[in-house]
Amino acid sequence: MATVLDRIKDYKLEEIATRKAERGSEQIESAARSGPRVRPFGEALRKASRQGYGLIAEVKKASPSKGLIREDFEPAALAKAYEDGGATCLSVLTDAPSFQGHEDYLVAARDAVDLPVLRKDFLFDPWQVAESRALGADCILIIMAAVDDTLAAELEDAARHWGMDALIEVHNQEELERSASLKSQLIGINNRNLHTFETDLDTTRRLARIAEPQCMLVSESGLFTPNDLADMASYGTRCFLIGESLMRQDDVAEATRALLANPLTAKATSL
Ligand SMILES: O=C(O)c1ccccc1NCC(=O)[C@H](O)[C@H](O)COP(=O)(O)O
Repeated sequence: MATVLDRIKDYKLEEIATRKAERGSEQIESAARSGPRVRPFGEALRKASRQGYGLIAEVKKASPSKGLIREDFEPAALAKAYEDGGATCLSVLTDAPSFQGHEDYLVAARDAVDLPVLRKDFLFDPWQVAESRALGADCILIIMAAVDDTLAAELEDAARHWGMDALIEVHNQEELERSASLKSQLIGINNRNLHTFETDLDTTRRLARIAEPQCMLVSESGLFTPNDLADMASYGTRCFLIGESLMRQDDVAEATRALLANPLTAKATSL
């Protein structure tokens, strides 16, 4: 059965072809070389999760599952609110057709803060990795459900070439096992089912048990309360990628602070 990723891949391949025709490899690589200095993404999460929780706070206007999430959408102000609230890193959606994102949002959000930034988009070509670096991204996302092993390795190599980190996203055991062939130990366990869009925290509970102990795990999607975070932390997952629940708050800084209060520190991941 086709998933939302199949539909996204179709339009992304067209988008990539158009962009590459406008800016060839030489041009995009020259822009990447002139990008701002890389901020250490994985290292920031590692440090934060030693002392409490590592939070990747997502600047997310809309989504395929929820439609419009936040009307009053100012990426720079939201980034600042996340930083003030104690977020470790930012994730900024740049995909327009499904998430109403934009590359300018990443640039504006990153310029407003000192936090490392993940470009949250659907990558199918190393050209997009150079494009991400040119925008200022410090980390890219590799979605194992969307790419084969060869492409995953190419995207990761490109990220390493540009000095960036790669967050490897998995939804099930098969994808987690495939991720072991990559070098990155930053593994995002996405709780969202790509067929139904439902989120189930059991996904993190199941996969955290069988992940390689050296991996740093990030539980993604469907996290709303301090209890959710404590629950995930009790399975050794002390980093989180959170969008919707924070984006729906009037006071984003205060909501971020409240979510991160009283971290469960008893069962640390091996880092
Ligand atoms: O958010 C969606 O509806 C979605 C649908 C299909 C593919 C990906 C999708 N989201 C990307 C994400 O991974 C989330 O934005 C991220 O994990 C934060 O999730 P949440 O806290 O539930 O907004």
